[in-house]
Amino acid sequence: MTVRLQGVHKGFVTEAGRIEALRGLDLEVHAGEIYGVIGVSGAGKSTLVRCINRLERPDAGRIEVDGVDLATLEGAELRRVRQRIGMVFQHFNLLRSRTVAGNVALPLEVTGRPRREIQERVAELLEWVGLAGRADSYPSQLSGGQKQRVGIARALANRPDLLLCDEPTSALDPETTASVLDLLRRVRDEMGLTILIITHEMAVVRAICDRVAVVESGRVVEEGPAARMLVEPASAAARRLLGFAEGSVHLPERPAPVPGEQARLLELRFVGEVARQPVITHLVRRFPVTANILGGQIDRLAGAPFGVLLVELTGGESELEGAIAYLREAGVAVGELQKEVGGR
Ligand SMILES: Nc1ncnc2c1ncn2[C@@H]1O[C@H](COP(=O)(O)OP(=O)(O)OP(=O)(O)O)[C@@H](O)[C@H]1O
Repeated sequence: MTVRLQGVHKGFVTEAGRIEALRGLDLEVHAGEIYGVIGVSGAGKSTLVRCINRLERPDAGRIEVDGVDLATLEGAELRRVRQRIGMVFQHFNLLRSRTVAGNVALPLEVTGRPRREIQERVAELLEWVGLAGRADSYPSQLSGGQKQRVGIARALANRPDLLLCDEPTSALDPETTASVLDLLRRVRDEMGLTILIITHEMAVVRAICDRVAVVESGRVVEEGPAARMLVEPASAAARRLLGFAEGSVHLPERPAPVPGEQARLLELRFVGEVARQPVITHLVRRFPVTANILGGQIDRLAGAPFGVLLVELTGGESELEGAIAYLREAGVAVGELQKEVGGR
């Protein structure tokens, strides 16, 4: 299912006055894609999701799913489209009085499926999310990760084409997050759903998103492939959200460079093949500079290695320029940071 938002506006009237939650938001999600929407609290992410499933009606703009403008639909037509959209919530939203099976059955009961069919579908879904043995448990007897698996099974019950996930792993620990993200990836790979996922976690973007939009004050301020965004975000909002060092970093006091030399503090980001290569080793062999690695991590991004290194390069000015140009040519994104020496 494709989703396309054009010029969407949504405001709310509050005691303190009118709040414009969405101010001309544009977005395009392709079929079969896992699309991340990131933004700080209050940016308008939840309102965006609520407009896509028409829990809210936008004040202006178009919201097209598979080319049909949702804003114009009413009654049975709107219900039909909404059935093709599943929702996964941060706090799972399970009914405490119902068993696991009862929770997954709920949307099937609402759409009036026959009892036999409901039983079969629920069993199939619980098997699929790895909870076949827990059908008769109650939500209070499950871990957070298990509750979210029930939430995902429930969202899939009516065989939707689109899954909207609002901070699906924010209430989970890192290990459980990874397994829930694996499950969402399987939902896309094996069932072919399109997934729109709201998150403020870089781990989510890194693990499963194909493309990402950064939302700020009700608008998309940057959009593009997750791999590019994680290496070279263009906007200040994306840099903040994706955990880039802010302008300057505190470092312990160290000897000053010798006269004629300078020290430059660099943040290096690399994705794919270049992350496997000993770029820094090559650099110090080729250029008369020293490299002091101050921190970093090598991770994986959608299966490819992804690294961030904080490095101090010391040497003569032109040698440093040459070394930085060499890094850029090798496919490394180079950001320069200011040093604040001494204690905080
Ligand atoms: N029903 C409502 N009534 C009044 N104001 C609202 C309503 N829903 C959202 N808002 C306001 O709209 C703005 C955007 O809210 P929204 O919940 O969409 O942001 P968000 O990015 O999802 O933030 P969070 O991550 O905190 O949920 C906020 O200023 C919020 O207070």
